[in-house]
Amino acid sequence: MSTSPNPTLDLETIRRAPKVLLHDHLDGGLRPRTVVELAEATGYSALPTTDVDDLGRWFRQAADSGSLESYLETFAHTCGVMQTEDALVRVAAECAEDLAADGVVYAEVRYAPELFADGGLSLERVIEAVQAGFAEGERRAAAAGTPIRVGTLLCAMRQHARAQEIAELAVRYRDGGVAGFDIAGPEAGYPPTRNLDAFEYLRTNNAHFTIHAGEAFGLASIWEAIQHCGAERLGHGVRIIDDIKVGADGEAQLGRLAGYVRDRRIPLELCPSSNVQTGAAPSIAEHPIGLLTKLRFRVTVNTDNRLMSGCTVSSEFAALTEAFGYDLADMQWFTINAMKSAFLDFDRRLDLINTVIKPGYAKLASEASTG
Ligand SMILES: O=c1[nH]cnc2c1ncn2[C@@H]1O[C@H](CO)[C@@H](O)[C@H]1O
Ligand SMILES: [Zn+2]
Repeated sequence: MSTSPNPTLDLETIRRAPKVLLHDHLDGGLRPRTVVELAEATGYSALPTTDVDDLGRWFRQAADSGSLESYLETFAHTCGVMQTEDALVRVAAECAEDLAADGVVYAEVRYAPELFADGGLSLERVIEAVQAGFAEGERRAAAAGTPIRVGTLLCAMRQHARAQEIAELAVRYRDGGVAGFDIAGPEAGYPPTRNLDAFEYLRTNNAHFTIHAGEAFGLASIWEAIQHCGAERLGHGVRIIDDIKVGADGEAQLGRLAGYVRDRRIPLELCPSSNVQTGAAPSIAEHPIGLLTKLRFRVTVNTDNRLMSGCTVSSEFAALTEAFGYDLADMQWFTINAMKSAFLDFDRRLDLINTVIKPGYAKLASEASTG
């Protein structure tokens, strides 16, 4: 890590820098205005308010709950307005547009198809509507001069028992834009090993998957996700910090699990603001990302839920820059970490690193040095 302060790393520079996003929930990233308009169009009457600004504030405050379970309650309203194909197309298209406008060049956006089937849509129609929306959003972003590529991850909800079915859909649609699989939802009481069959099915089919683990629950869930289930990446994984001891001399000692995660370069999909809201970290400045980055874990920076946290990828980087003094070189490191960890063909990952990410950072660095 470079230690020199970099006064040029303001929000605008961060926004222009190419970024890669691996952990972002489709139903956690709607524009507040879209929630209001879709509620009206679809007859959803349970919103806490229909004033756009108040609603944005409501989501952020309600998610500021200190517990994952209460944080997750806010999704009833976003899922409530996402029960028609038109709504899904619109939300996905706007998601791609918003990420592209924020400087994201590659994203994997996740959602649980089963949560959008309450209005009678089949899971297949849900998936096809979301893919159509992303294709439309990619077209609009390219036309606006901010090209982005978006893959999707299908989540199964831990508290439901549909993981096998969702895993089969992830494999079936893998040539149709679905990049992988995940399990989400409440962590305590729902260990990832409840879904061993689904993970075995995915591995047998050479399919990619990540698992939300080590967010609300500790090391045991990380260990199960990696060693029993075979997760390639960890959704959050922030509690790996519990297996690292820092001595009085400042020297860090890694336990066996932390050592394994670092040695095997298992990507951590860290989401700082979300962790502060659910109580998994006390503040951004005290977030384990500082130490994990110093120790060279495969750290990536993510939003989790842009609506509930009122954040963007750029604002997350700005907060980290302020807390830890990161500069452009550090941002490029996080971005290449994420690109290397994407569920995308190797040649495409390499191409984005060499033709988009590195030249993008080189341009910003040369602008900074020539003033
Ligand atoms: O940080 C998180 N941890 C666990 N589950 C989450 C998190 N954020 C969102 N979801 C859950 O994932 C579902 C599919 O997108 C969301 O509906 C929400 O219930
Ligand atoms: Zn998440």
